[in-house]
Amino acid sequence: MSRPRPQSFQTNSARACPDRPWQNLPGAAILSGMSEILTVTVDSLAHDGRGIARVTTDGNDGRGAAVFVTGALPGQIVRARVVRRKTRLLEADLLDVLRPAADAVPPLCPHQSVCGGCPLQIIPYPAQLRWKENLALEALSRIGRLDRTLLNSVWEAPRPSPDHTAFRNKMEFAFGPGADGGLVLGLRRRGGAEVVPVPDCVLPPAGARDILEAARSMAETSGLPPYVAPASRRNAGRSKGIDAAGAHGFWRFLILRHGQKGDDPAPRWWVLCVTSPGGAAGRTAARALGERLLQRFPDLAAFIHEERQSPDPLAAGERRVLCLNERGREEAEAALLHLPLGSRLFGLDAASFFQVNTGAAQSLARLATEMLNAGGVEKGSSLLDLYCGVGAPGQLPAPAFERLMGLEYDRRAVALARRNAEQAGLTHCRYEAGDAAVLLERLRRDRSAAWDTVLADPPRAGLAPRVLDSLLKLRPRRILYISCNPATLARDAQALQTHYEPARLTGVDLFPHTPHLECLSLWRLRG
Ligand SMILES: C[S@@+](CC[C@H](N)C(=O)[O-])C[C@H]1O[C@@H](n2cnc3c(N)ncnc32)[C@H](O)[C@@H]1O
Repeated sequence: MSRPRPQSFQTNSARACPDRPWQNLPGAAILSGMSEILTVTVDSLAHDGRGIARVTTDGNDGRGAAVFVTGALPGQIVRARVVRRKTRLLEADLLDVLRPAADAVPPLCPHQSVCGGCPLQIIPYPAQLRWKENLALEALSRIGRLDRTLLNSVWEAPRPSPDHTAFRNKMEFAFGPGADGGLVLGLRRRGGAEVVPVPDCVLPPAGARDILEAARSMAETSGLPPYVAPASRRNAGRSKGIDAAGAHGFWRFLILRHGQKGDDPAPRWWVLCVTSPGGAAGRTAARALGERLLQRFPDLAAFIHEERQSPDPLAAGERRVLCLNERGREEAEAALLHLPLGSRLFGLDAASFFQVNTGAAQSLARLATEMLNAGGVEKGSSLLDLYCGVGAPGQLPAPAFERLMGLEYDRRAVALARRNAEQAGLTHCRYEAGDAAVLLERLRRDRSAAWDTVLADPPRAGLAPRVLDSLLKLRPRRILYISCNPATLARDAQALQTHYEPARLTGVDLFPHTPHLECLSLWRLRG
């Protein structure tokens, strides 16, 4: 028989702080209905960065319910409006902070209260890291069903990010409609889809601000509208160029990458502009933007224009239409930048994946190499690098292996992985372009080559079910699974445990001020 749904809730502020004045604020006691205002003490953090508070029911249930409050953080007492009610769970938006957390620190960024980019910024950095560690451990034990004692015996404290500001070599800014009918270029508002300007964002290196402001005002003079996603179109009525039928709009993203041109150590910028397909007028406007930016900023190495038809909010083009070099001439090769990893420089395309935190990526690469090379690699060993990108970090431990095969979807990245291997003299590394599931299944059926070690570094969604299935059939002796999402790592860990046991587990903080933690897990075949 299903339990009766709790009809009303009592906030925990009344229980936790009996001598505090805020317990008497309206909404602090008995609550019901959808537009409730709660006063709650936030006591933990959700994997998506929301604060979690507990409220007790005043009915028979007595076990209480969790309230997920967007914009709130552990240790705060907040007023929040309930926006969604689910079974034993409420979702709420922060209205105001009545009492800050005792250990709160001033934000590094002036946009912290509005921008969705860095929700943890007012938590001291060591405490941020502890929260993230807890979230990863909880996912591995709850979703991954890893025994707590075993988990504690293999878990190592996460490595901190060496830098807390100006650490990102890539920023994805979105265009949106401004209140005055113009263009905004910035990041998404906390808990919403609206784009807010963030000129003093502390994540990119110095110089981003000027490029952003120039790009915004130059794009605005085109008269073309910003792209507005279907769900938020009804809120964009005031923006010029968005017609009643909900035309998609043109300007979508401006992606800044910061790296080196070849081995010249002077840092340069690459601008990748993603728009909707806009016909001849759109292409002319995007080219004009590129030419003007390149004239204005001598440290800009290239401007790339790509078009995206799909309404998915992914900051990536589907079709490249233009690549201008620093002199404003068309040159496809100008999209190539270099970033350091280990003692190497890796070449990548302005649109290719590469770890965004340059300093912390070094810790990640060092750990991955150490885990793969631990105890000496047996002669004749082979390394399968799944989701290999441009060959990083797989090429760093590669010299210890007799063969390496990298599989990657992005054809441009595969061409660059080959080139990176060639430039490092790694003649035993091969790369194939395509879906990892299809290519891995083919490799598994090919009995002429055995693979004893696998490095898997999938996107946030984790290993595709077919990849996991093939891996379990392939049965390599060791699997190093690198993951940017502890929840999907935990899901896959549960399946891996049928044949593997964890040997080492840890994290590297690639994303300070966010709840995300990059995890490394080394698995050994049982028996
Ligand atoms: C987290 S990144 C890791 C890349 C690389 N190992 C690195 O650290 O730079 C995941 C990579 O998987 C690739 N990818 C995504 N889906 C894929 C698929 N179905 N098959 C093969 N590669 C895929 C992406 O293009 C991306 O390069």
